[in-house]
Amino acid sequence: MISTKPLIVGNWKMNGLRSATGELHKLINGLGEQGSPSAEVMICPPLTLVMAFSHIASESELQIGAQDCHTEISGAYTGDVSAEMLADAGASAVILGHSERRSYHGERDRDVRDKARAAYRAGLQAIICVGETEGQRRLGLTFDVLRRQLHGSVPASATRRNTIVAYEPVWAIGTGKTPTREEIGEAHNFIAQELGSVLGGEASAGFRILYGGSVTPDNAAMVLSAMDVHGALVGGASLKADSLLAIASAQPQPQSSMTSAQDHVSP
Ligand SMILES: O=C(CO)COP(=O)(O)O
Repeated sequence: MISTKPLIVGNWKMNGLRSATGELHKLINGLGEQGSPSAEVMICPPLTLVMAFSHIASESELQIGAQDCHTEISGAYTGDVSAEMLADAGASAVILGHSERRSYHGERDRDVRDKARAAYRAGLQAIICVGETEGQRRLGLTFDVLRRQLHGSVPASATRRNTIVAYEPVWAIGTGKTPTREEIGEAHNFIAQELGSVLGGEASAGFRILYGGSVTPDNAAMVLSAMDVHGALVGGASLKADSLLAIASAQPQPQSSMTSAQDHVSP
């Protein structure tokens, strides 16, 4: 199915006990009340909630994803979870290469790429995160970093059906700081072009590129109206149904320099 709607993904990170199920019901009801919601919505809860949330969301439009996976199908990897297990638990996508995984778990670009291949093998969409640190931006290295991460992390077999790219400047995550609309647009346009060089022009057309980093109901319309932005990856503001619903119903502000909406493929 082809969709031109933005995709709003809530990354709950390491937050949420079973008692958070109430927020999930609120979210599903809120989306239902919107009739035809203006965005697609996905929640990526901690692993302990993936199966329960998938079950609850199964009759709704809400999609459920996970936050990481191992590269192997099964084996002696204590504490790890395979992409097949996530799919078995009802997930349809998995976030990979988040900056918190890259910095706290030492994940390298090639690890992210191998995990993305594992996600494809299990039939999951990979949401591959890239983004520069504050220091790298200050040194003018943003595009170099994005180029290196895209070439290293995105498998050659990536397609617009199995992969979503998320631009998350590390300095904007959880800080309340966001780039300007122009800076977001520049980075997204660069990513769109660079995917052409990673995958070839034809294969890279129509890729969804999400923006992440301090997205709130107050700035969502600005973020969603930046060039080549096809949705948002939301951390803190996704934990409350009301604020995620407000982000999902934000109307992009019109601007003359906006690119026309491309066709995007739903999972
Ligand atoms: O890391 C993020 C989403 O993956 C962004 O987190 P915040 O929205 O809390 O800044």
